[in-house]
Amino acid sequence: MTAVTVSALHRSFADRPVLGGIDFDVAGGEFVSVIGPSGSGKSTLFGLIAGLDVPDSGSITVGGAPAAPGRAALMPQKDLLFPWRSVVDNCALGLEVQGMPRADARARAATLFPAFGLAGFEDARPAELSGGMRQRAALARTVVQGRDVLLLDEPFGALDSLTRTDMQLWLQDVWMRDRWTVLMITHDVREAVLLSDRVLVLSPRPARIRHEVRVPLPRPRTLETLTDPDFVALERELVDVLHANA
Ligand SMILES: Nc1ncnc2c1ncn2[C@@H]1O[C@H](COP(=O)(O)OP(=O)(O)OP(=O)(O)O)[C@@H](O)[C@H]1O
Repeated sequence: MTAVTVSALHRSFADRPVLGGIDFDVAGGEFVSVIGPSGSGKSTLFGLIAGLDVPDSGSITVGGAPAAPGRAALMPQKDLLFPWRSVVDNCALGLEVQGMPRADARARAATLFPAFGLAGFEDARPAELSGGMRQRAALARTVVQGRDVLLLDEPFGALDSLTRTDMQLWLQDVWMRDRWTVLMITHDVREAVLLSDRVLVLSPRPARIRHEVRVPLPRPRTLETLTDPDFVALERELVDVLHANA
């Protein structure tokens, strides 16, 4: 089953062509990362798939229907937790916006807290959370919407490397349990290879897919995977392609 189809996608802003003809498919339950030079249009691509922006030409389907708000859940680059709302109220926000009564939305959001390492922090304010917990809360807010497709825009970009590795392994665990379809933007080649079934490399603007790598490494991947020769070879291949872009 194909979860996302992107065909001949073009998007310009004023006179600046940003996406210059993007084509790819994502299968249901697949984990695909998107890497590419800064400013190549990765967030623009996600905004289009999320239905928050409209392409100049080309098409996108999510779950077989044209992209539209509410079909895929987007976790933006900044966690955007509201400081005055409790953590559980922040996580319930998307459901409330969709019209779910507040008590029901809170109850639904709270069910995710144990698996997301947030049990006991339901009534805390975001400022009381560590960086990793904030990102897990932002991810919980995305997941609770119950969409089949998640768009994660650099979910771990702001974290220190130790927390980041913990979060990557944790994300793999919850993903293996729930098997959402995930598209993830990252600048971190190691993160892309560790988590993904497939990695797409964008060219500089106007972006096209210039390279694609399948990651056939067994799961669950662990810290040992990072030094596996097959892992290192894939990482090297992607670094070479990215540098050839420059
Ligand atoms: N709404 C907009 N109006 C005008 N220009 C825009 C708009 N959105 C994005 N752009 C431009 O499109 C280009 C691509 O931006 P985008 O944020 O998609 O890149 P990116 O690959 O996600 O970058 P980064 O890796 O640095 O986050 C940039 O030059 C940006 O200025």
